[in-house]
Amino acid sequence: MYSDRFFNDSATAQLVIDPYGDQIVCANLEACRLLRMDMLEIQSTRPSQLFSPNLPGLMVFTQELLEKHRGWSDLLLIQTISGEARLEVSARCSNASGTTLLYFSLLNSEEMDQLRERSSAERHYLSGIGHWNRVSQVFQEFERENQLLLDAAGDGIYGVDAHGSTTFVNPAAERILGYTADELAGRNMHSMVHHSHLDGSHFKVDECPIFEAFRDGAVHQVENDVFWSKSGKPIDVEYTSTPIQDNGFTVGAVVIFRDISQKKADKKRLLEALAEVETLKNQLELENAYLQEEINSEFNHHQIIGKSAAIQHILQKIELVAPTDSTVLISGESGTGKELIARAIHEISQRSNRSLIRVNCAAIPEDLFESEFFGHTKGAFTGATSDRPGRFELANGGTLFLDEVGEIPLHLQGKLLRVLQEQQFERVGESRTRHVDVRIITATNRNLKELVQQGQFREDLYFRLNVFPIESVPLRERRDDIPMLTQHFLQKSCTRANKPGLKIPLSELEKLKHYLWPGNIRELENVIERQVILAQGAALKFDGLAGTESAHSDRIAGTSPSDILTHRDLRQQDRRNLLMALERCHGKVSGSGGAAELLGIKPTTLASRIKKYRIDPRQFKPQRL
Ligand SMILES: Nc1ncnc2c1ncn2[C@@H]1O[C@H](COP(=O)(O)OP(=O)(O)OP(=O)(O)O)[C@@H](O)[C@H]1O
Repeated sequence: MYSDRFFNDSATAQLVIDPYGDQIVCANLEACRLLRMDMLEIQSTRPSQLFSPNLPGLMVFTQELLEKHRGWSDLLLIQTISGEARLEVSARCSNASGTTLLYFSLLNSEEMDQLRERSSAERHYLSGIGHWNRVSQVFQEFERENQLLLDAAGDGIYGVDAHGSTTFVNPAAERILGYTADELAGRNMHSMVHHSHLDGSHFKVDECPIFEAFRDGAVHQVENDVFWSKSGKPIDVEYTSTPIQDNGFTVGAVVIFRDISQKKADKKRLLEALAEVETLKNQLELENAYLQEEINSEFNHHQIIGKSAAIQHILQKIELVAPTDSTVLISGESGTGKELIARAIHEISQRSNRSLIRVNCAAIPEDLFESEFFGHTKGAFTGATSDRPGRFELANGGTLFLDEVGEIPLHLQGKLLRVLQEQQFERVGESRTRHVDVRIITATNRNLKELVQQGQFREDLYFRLNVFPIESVPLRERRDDIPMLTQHFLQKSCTRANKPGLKIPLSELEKLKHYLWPGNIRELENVIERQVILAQGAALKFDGLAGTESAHSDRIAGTSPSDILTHRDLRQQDRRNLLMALERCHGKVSGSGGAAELLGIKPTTLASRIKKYRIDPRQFKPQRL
């Protein structure tokens, strides 16, 4: 009885099937509900009919039951009035008293799926309640354990739960935001302090990095954002949002933020200052480039420094004559830059890719002139141990610069004239005529015209050389150039002596401007170089120079630096100066402690001037007793 009731009232649909008779022997009430048939209908339906949508499945399953006595399938389908339904069937096979019966327990798969889903939702719901309890515990513990730390922290700190509701706020956060902890507790922090961007546009919560931490479980750091204070003022902040995990769940986040208004203002000021520095730097660079260009273009033609009218005139002449192949005669006192002019002409001429060969005619012993100019063959004279080309050959295709051309011995001047006219010559000791293509530039500090008159220089050669004359002006006649030249030589000497930053005060520059500079630019260069070497402090002094000037003034009656001197005066002054120098150096002309060094001129130049003024240096040598 009890078992009948149990069968009938069972919560699972039950069918008893005779597989061989293809009959449903009996069914319980739940089976009627499931199959939507009454008992009679069920019993009058054959199993093969009932499970007809998947008859092969029924046959396989039956076979399995007959063999293994137990089985489970979720493949069987039944035909109900509302259509097909899939079943989960667990079944047993019984062979009692020679009768084989199959006991089917049926579950509707669709219903089962729904039940499982509901159960999972309930489980989730239950676990959610447990979870929430744990969340509040975490925050309570956090708050308890870290209360001291939070109170002491200078940075604002607040906690939010997974819904964004504030769980705690430290005093610094209260101070920065202007809200009390009570005003914020339980309120949605985003809508309280993070609702808008700086431009006032709405800050969507799902774009908020603090809430992003809930989604990806990662720490989010934001360096430039705004929170809104209670008074409605935006506060520049940087913050870190750190998710809080509990048993693998993100239960909220802790946000540590800092008011960076001051920092931002400082940064802004710094950037403005940097921008100003950048502007000034660019401006300086431009100015520098401009000045550099100026120096290069206007005052530094081929290293010729100066802006005086005299120099400009010389530069014009250089530009004019350089592209031609004309012979140039540069005249002027020693140290005025004659060689520099010659080099400039060569450099801008079409011959600049070939050499400029310089010959100092004052330095060649008389008997070697011919060989120096034209070369010699081996054995041509004593000491000619090998064939040697002369300067004309070396300069072939380029420029030959004959410095101190007035010193060429008279008997050689004819040979020189021939080369200039015919561009051909013979080496000493050789009859073969050689052809050359040489441009001639000559320089002299002597008055060639006078030499011609005195019969010391061939007139025809003079005319040949003087095709294009350039006068190199003494420094005292272009004092405007002194500051620029001084600056140029100061820089050069400072670099060479490795003494950067030396200066020449204006008062000292005045001394330089008023000195007569008998040694011209070379003397200026030497004087500056000497003072740079001797300098103790940062400022250069030229007291010795002033002494020299007064020494001149004492000896030349009635002159002062601004007075105009005649050529004769100057020659006299130059001669006296030479005498004084030779006296001071006890007649020593060259080398260390010699008069050439003292005067800042080349020993060869001094030698030629001594010759010119007919001075005998030996008279200054100490007398031996
Ligand atoms: N205008 C100038 N700008 C810069 N440096 C110059 C200028 N003129 C001359 N100098 C320098 O002065 C020194 C003497 O110049 P340079 O040798 O050309 O003179 P010079 O007239 O040929 O002398 P010398 O007749 O004694 O041979 C050199 O170091 C040269 O670079």
